[in-house]
Amino acid sequence: MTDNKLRQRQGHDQTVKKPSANSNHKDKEKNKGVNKIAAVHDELQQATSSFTHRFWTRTVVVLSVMTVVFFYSKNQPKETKFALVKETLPLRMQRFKCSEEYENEMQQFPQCVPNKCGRFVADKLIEPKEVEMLLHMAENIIDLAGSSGGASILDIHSGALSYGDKFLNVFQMSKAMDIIKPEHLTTYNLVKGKIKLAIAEQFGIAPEHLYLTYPTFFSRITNVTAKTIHDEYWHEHVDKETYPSFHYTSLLYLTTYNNDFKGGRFVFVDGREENRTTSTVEPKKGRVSAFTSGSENRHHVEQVSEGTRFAVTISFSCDKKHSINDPKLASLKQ
Ligand SMILES: O=C(O)CCC(=O)C(=O)O
Ligand SMILES: [Fe+2]
Repeated sequence: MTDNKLRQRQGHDQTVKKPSANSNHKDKEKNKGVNKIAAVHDELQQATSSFTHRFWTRTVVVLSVMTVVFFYSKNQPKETKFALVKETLPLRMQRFKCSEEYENEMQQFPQCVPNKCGRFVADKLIEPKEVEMLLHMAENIIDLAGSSGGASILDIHSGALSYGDKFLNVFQMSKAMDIIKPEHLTTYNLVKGKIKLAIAEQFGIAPEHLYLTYPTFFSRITNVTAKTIHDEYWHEHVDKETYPSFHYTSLLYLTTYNNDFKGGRFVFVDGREENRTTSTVEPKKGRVSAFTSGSENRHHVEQVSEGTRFAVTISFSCDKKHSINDPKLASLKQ
């Protein structure tokens, strides 16, 4: 018998050999060990699968939140603040390219049409006592009449004063004529003059080529529901589209956002659709905001939710044929 065959025989003999008590105990121990390993293995497998489950659940939740935030922020207009109430700005100016609608007029009014457009805010141009004088006059006169909706105007050039859903002629109201004093008009003309000079300086044009134009008016805005289209001041618009004679628009604020009224901020809208961004001016007593009137300065006013907002819109044209005269007490007392 070869060695190999002999070993096979011996091996076979071993397997058929009856187990002794000692080897039985050893087997039990071995089985226990195997069972323990299997239990640890099971535990490990369970832990791994619950870790994997948690990992994927969290990943899905995080990704969903990120997707929602991404699309939400993508659809939200980016909002910047051009002038806050808490700021006192001697001058904040932003210049940019003009829109195309000026091109024809460039030839017609070369000394006045802007070649660089923009917007600025100036908080120190008008004196507080000048603001108080104009506010006092506007409040008292508009109180005599006023729109039945939320927006009333007083134009002391044409005489138009909102009344219900129509307009009255302020020149024919003796009570209004008693309110307007020479110093009101002196202040009004002085204020307009300062604003005109600031516009001329900032846009690099000679002031004598700039003409006050229609409509130039006081406005009073409250949260009363609009009754006619004249009360709907909040629509996004381009001043030059509403009034083609406009080249420069300015606003003098007579009351302060969050102090005298809530809502009512002025909002420039830059870019369209997904590129839309906004730049907000918070009205503040004595603050002048001025800008070129084309589509480079599309804007709207937020709806006033509380209180009363007073402002003066002062408009300028490069075209002399659209100029209006300063109001004079003599003409008012017709
Ligand atoms: O009152 C304002 O702030 C702006 C009003 C306006 O957009 C306008 O008169 O064209
Ligand atoms: Fe406007």
